[in-house]
Amino acid sequence: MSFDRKIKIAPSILSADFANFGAEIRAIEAEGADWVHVDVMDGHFVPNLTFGPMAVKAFRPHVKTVMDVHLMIAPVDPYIDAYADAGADVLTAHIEAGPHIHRTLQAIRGAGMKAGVALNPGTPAEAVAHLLDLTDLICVMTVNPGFGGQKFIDMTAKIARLREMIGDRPVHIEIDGGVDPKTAPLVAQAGADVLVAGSAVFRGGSVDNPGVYGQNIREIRAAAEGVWA
Ligand SMILES: O=C(CO)[C@@H](O)[C@H](O)COP(=O)(O)O
Repeated sequence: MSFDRKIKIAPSILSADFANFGAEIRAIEAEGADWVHVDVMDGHFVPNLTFGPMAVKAFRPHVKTVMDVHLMIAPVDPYIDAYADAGADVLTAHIEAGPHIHRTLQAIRGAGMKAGVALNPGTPAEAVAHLLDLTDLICVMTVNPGFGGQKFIDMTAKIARLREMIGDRPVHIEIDGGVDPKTAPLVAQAGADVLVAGSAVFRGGSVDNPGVYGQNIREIRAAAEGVWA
């Protein structure tokens, strides 16, 4: 997985057909997804439950791009090896999941994955000041985590501050929650390069009508890239 700061669209399969993950993943990749975003929720750290490492391992053969696994679970450390074994390329833990995020990020890298740290809307950019050399990705939540389809919360000042703090380090800024063609330019302008989008990608399409996914992905990408035009 090489590093670049081009805009990457990462559809969240939380908005896919849960009876048809393999076909959904193949469809979004064929339609232009750069990464595949997998939301793991435990019904404890967040008030919703999705899938665990066995399901993520079953997704792996279908993902030809980058499998970006976002853990909304606490604790994280007992499960790091299971997600490495499941084939995650990027594994992101929440700073709020505690208790020792520094150790968690070291363990994720130690298990051979890229390490991500996620920040809830209420957590300031400065919380990652001492983690910048241990992380490959900072995920800025623009909704309170747990559900797809929520309204975007403006975190552009936090994104800009993080971009400044990151400097020349090869660290992605990922945005998660309420990303669509209207909000994508705001976060791209502020310095984000990975845009997670669930409802805005899957809305209106299906594996039988995947062209809609392609159209939705192209609209988000064009809106984000438009800020540099
Ligand atoms: O992690 C989460 C929610 O907790 C996200 O990945 C959402 O799944 C994004 O969904 P949309 O806001 O794009 O519908």
